Amino acid sequence: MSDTPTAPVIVPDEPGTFPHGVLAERHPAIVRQVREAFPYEPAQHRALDALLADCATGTIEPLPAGAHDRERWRAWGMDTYAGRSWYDVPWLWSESWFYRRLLDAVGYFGPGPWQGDDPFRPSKLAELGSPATDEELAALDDLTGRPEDEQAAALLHGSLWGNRADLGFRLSAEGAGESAAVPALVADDTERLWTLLGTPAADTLCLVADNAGRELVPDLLLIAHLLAHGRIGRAVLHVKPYPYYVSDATTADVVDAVRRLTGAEGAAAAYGRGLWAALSDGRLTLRAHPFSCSPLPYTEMPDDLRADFAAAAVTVVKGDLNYRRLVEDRYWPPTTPFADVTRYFPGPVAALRTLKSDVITGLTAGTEAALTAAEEQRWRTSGTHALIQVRT
Ligand SMILES: O=P(O)(O)OC[C@@]1(O)O[C@H](CO)[C@@H](O)[C@@H]1O
Repeated sequence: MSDTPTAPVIVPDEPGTFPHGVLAERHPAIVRQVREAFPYEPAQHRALDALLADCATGTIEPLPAGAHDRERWRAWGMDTYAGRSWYDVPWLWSESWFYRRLLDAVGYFGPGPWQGDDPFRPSKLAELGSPATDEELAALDDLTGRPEDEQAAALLHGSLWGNRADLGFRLSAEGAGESAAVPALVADDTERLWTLLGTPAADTLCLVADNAGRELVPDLLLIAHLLAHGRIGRAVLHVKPYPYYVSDATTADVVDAVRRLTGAEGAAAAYGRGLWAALSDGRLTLRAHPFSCSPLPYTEMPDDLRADFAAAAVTVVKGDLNYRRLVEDRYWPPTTPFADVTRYFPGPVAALRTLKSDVITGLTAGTEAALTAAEEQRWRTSGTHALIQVRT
């Protein structure tokens, strides 16, 4: 990665830690939520029961010989971790494994009548149809009269704070409050990002999406704005090839979000039409690379994905999970330079993320001290702080 000394990989083995809680509490809650959202059949309930048992005490059992993605998972470390407890392998690996297993349990990978049926779709659609989304879209009417740079700044912040809208996080973060003692933004390289997205057109923006619904909508609005105002020539939106981390955006979610915009009133509909046109004429393209659901950090990305990112003026990486994958999921000292841990990345890269897990880099010593004095270590996971970090 660089000359930066490395740090321990996060493993969910210690009760009382955030990663352990995700496996022991959040995953069973997700299974319950999915079960309640669908009239699943007996075989699916049995498979979900088996998954719940695995969540508690299970070991990693290799995918069966016929599994469509068995070779892929072998390349991603399945043989290395087979026979080990879910709690004794890298947290990132264990979580991705959980979502792979959950989709299997509900028949997502088929063959059969439930093939391709997203178990998280009801909650994603509820969010897209919520009054909160209506309000956010109505606010666009006031924005359109403002100077372009103000619009761009507002849409960037909409995209950043949209990352709080993570449905898995909401299952376990009730009651997280704002803290006035330290700034909401713990690192802010906004100006450097605008330099990369400036005029004349910066050609290609890659945006690695995170959540659907109330995060994806502002991501799309930002893309629409940058295209419409010539700040970029084209955009490549990376989504997940299958449902993942509860609310992560897939192609179907992009379509739902664009339809939501075109079906809205006022300025929102104009953004929607702009996106529809950009998809139709190739200025906005979608990518659903298998690696986007892999249990590995971006340091291990395959060559074709590397080439995509290398061709972009900047790659904007959204959200907490993508941040973990970008800087590797390690207990870095918080003042470890962001530029050092992302040096391997094949082009300029920006992270837009609200803080929802322990991993953090690029803080000043003063910011870290202020955060810890005000909140002990809660600032790492509460979702009340955010960052914009750029490596050019
Ligand atoms: O990537 P996102 O949506 O911002 O956050 C995903 C998340 O909720 O899931 C992980 C725990 O499962 C954490 O990294 C993070 O809190």
